[in-house]
Amino acid sequence: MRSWWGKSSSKETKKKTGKEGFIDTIRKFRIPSEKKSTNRSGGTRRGCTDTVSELGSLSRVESRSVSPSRESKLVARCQSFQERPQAQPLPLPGHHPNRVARTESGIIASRKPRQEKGSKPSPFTPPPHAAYTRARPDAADFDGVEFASSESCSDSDDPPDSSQLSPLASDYDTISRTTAGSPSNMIIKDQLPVMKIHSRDVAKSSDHLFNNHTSSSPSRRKMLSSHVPNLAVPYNGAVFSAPDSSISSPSRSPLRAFGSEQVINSAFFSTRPNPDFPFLGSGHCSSPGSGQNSGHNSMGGDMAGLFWQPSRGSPEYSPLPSPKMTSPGPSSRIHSGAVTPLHPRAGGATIDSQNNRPEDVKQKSHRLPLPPVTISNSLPFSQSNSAATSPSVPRSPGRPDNLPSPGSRWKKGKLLGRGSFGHVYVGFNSDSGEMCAMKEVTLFSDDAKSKESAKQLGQEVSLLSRLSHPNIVRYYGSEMVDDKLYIYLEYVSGGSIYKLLQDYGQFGELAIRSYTQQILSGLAYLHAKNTIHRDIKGANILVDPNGRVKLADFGMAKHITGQTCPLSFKGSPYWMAPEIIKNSSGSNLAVDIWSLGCTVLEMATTKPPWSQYEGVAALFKIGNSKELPVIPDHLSDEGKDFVRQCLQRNPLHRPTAAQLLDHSFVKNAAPLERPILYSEPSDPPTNGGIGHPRNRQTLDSDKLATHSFRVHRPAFISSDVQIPRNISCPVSPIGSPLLHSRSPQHLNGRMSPSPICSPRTTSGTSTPLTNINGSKIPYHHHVNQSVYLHEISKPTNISYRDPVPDMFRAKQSPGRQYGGHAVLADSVSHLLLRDRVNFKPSLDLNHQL
Ligand SMILES: Nc1ncnc2c1ncn2[C@@H]1O[C@H](COP(=O)(O)OP(=O)(O)OP(=O)(O)O)[C@@H](O)[C@H]1O
Repeated sequence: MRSWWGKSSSKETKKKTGKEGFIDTIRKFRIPSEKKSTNRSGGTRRGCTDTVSELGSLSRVESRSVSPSRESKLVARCQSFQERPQAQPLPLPGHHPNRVARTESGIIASRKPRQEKGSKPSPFTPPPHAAYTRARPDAADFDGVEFASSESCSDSDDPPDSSQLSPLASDYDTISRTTAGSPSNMIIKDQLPVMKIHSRDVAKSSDHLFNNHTSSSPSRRKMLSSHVPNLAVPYNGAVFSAPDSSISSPSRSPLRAFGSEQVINSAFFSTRPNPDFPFLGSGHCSSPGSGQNSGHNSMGGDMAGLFWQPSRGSPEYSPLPSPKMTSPGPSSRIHSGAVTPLHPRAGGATIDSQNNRPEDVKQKSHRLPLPPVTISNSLPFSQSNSAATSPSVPRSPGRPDNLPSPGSRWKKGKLLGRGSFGHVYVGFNSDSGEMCAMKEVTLFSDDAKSKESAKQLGQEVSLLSRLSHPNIVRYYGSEMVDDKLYIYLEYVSGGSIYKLLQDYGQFGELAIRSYTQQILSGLAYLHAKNTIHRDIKGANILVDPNGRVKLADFGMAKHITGQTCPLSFKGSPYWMAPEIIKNSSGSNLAVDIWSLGCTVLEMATTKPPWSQYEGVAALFKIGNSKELPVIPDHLSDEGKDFVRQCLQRNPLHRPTAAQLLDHSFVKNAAPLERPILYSEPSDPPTNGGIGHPRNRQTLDSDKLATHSFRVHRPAFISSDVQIPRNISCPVSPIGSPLLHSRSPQHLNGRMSPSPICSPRTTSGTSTPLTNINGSKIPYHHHVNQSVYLHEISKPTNISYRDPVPDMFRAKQSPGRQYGGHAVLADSVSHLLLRDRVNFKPSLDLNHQL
């Protein structure tokens, strides 16, 4: 490891620039004059009672100083977890791996390679190799690959297509700059990986991230700057981290180390690398991704994520450490910015360090664009501010003492998950009673990964702060406290789609339709802003208890100014578009559409396509073969067609997100939200329930979000039902008691008690929708409100406003937004009247049937 690690010396100039840049960044942090708490020094670790921490620590400890042979053993051991029954705490019902969609078009042929029209036959055939047949692939393990090639579309010579550009593009100039030249950009071409490091961009990004910092403590600055960043410059496609270095990330799991050397050398490059298959470097996954509820398939190994883990139980449900948790999680998105929350100096004491923080340590908030929260800059950290003293903050047995986000009113609650960058906790404000999700990232000046993470987080924050859409997780604000960055996000309590799939199995088609429609809405909005998400997959899509879907994890997102610039090798392999793997240019936005198609299959089967292959083999399949993945039979024809549309190998043939919103698969999607307004079925609210306190509360909480949910609701096929939008129901894809009680069809006895069951569900537990005569209601007979839906699904024409916690809102624009029930009622009335008008024609379904 020293070989590539030491090569950084040849890039002294850049390194220096990077160091200075990063130090500049750190200078902008508000840094206490006191020395850092000593308990952040190496060796300190969380208590072993913290299940998640312990699990993470196990992984980290093992990964810290492993020799290549050791790595191999560790890898093998980790892989074996997949085969251990206890590693799969939850069943995965209804998977049909062998089901093949056989359609008239013949587009999908089970396991039968199909050559795409006009495409050249692939010269590459994945060679037989032990790596291909050894273990079951875990998609997540190589999820999140970021094998960056030439990065910035902004720098592309390709002239931007003005027709595709958003007028908002200028808003993203900064973002473009910050994303230009990832420090971890690595290119492995022609078997000779080359890594490009643009250290200045780290500083630039960091500066951008914290460009509003006002002061810093000289003493702290000195302390931080005294640690010269030892810029790691992997040369041979090695993991962009220092496995054996003292500054290597302790959070790296064995598979991280396994990443480039084991996979690239033995599994990939030991075979004949196809020149047409420019396997671009190894990103690095820093996160073991084994965090609880990460469910995000993030794992920590560079190329470690080469194995699809069919079921990684949520640790939330398992207080006992699972052996699997010591292995890289399914998300090892190999990206450039993995940061470890557990620096060697921290020794995993990211929380401990806060315990002994001097009370007079001041925190500094770092105002970022559009932070809806004003974080106190003067509040010293004190025990009184600690969540440990607050009974309102839930404690979990496996969690160390609740600790607040110092300096803010948010108190750190339970661990939600762990990603590449750090940990995500529930944040609770005991004053307002509101919650958020706190992403806690530890940054160290002497850690190359910290620089990278600063860049990526800056990118994520920059992007998120400019986005406002009901299907995109909202950004509230951020602050830097000592070496910890806290990013406050909308709390989406339902977890990710990945987690739901792991916990409950495949979704019914109605849920898939609704989720897909919402994902598309978010994507259409994003793409209208010339922003690519680049990591669309179940693990990065959160679901709230009302069934509302939120795109999350914008660490890979990128604003582009051109349409056909070179594509970075970023993403999660199983969801990765072929043009990325083949390093061909294409319509950048179309990569998200491909990933969406994969996500639809993931929702339908619990696994992404090609998960039957090991990671590298899957990459070959995706990149070089002409095969399309198997589409399960139980998906409707509309669903199959939708997937085929998304998975067209030629990106130019893929419809845009906006176009796909008109696809019948989602156009008639049933919203999962259900009314909670009905107390009596015979007494439908004539005014949309405005006067009902509960209505007001519900609608207020939704902020009348002009969300893009399709209003088509097959469960509401009744002419006497007036149903406002934005009503909640449980997220369960299969009917729940709440749904039953809220379903007007159930109440009036006309419909199935399970309004969101899928007629095509394979579980056999759902009841097809029926009309009053008991006949099944076909999809195309469901309420069609396309006119209205068109109107509300145009993301660019709508000023989206998702709920923002009141405290944020009050700080942001007192008395303006959402002010007063009168305004609220007016808005609601308007919306509901409009709804009713638009509902009217389609509510006559009884006449149609
Ligand atoms: N806003 C949120 N609300 C609820 N849970 C969240 C939220 N954001 C993240 N989480 C949880 O935390 C986990 C890790 O978050 P996230 O994936 O954003 O971190 P990350 O460091 O960006 O990870 P990676 O980049 O490796 O995917 C998620 O899998 C999810 O379970």
